[in-house]
Amino acid sequence: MHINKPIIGVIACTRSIEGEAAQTVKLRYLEGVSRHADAIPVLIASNQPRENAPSIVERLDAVLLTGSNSNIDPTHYGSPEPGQAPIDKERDLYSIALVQAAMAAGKPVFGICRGLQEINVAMGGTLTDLRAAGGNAARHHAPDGVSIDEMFGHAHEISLHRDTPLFAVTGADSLTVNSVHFQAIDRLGDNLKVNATSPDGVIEAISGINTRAPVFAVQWHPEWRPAERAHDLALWRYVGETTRHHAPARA
Ligand SMILES: N[C@@H](CCC(=O)NCCCC(=O)O)C(=O)O
Repeated sequence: MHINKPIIGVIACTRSIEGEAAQTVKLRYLEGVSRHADAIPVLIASNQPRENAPSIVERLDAVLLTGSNSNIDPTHYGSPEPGQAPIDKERDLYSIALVQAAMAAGKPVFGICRGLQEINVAMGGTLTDLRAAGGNAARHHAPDGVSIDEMFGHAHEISLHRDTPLFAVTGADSLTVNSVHFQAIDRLGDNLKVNATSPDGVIEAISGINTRAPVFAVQWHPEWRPAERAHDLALWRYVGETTRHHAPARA
C-alpha cells in the first residue's frame, strides 16, 4: 500500500557506540515525527559533505534539527569564547548547511533545543552560555547527576507573544515547559521573530519572518512524553500539518 505521508529529515549526531563513532538520533525525536506529526522520519547523517545538503533537502518535505547534549562551537557565531564540551563538529557544520539549503528550497525547518540554537546561528544570530558570569543556568538545566526523569522534569514558565505561530497553535499566554540547556540565544538571527520568553528573558521559541516556508523552533523538548502535555501534542500536529501543506502533490 502506498503511504502518502510527508517525509521529514531528522539530523543525526556523532556519538560513540561500542567504542566506535556512530551517527544516531534518539528514538523520542523519531517517534514525535512518526506518532504525533503523522509523518515519515528519515535520518540525515551529519558526517557527510556539506555540498550534499541541497540534494538531500530536495528529496524531503521538511527538516527537523533535534536536541543534543553537545554544544555549538562559538566559532560558528564569531565568539572568542572557548567551546564547552561535548562539541559535535560534524553536526555544527551540517545543521547550518541544512538550514540554508532548506530555506533556499522553500522547505519547512523545525528545531528543538539545540536545533533552535542552530537555526539562530545559521540565520546570523549568536548564542550565550548561561553558565558564564551573570547567567542563570540553574533555571534552565537540572543539576548534574540527576536521573533523566529529573533532568526533563526541570521546568519553568514561559510567556508567549501574541501574533506568533506558537500562540496560534497553543492559544496560551503562558506555558510550563521542560528545560535542558546551557546555551541560549543572545542576538536573534535575521528574519526571525521571538514567540516566547522565560521570566529571566531567555528566548524560548522563534519563527521565521518572510521565509519561503515556515521556520519554527522551541528551546524545550516537546518530544519528551508529549502525551502528558496538550501544548506539546499541538506542536507536533503543527509540524505535521505544516509539512503536509507545503509538500508537493505526489501521485
Ligand atoms: N547542549 C546544548 C543544547 C541542549 C540540548 O539540546 N539539550 C538536549 C539534551 C538531551 C537530548 O539529547 O535530547 C545546550 O546545553 O544548550
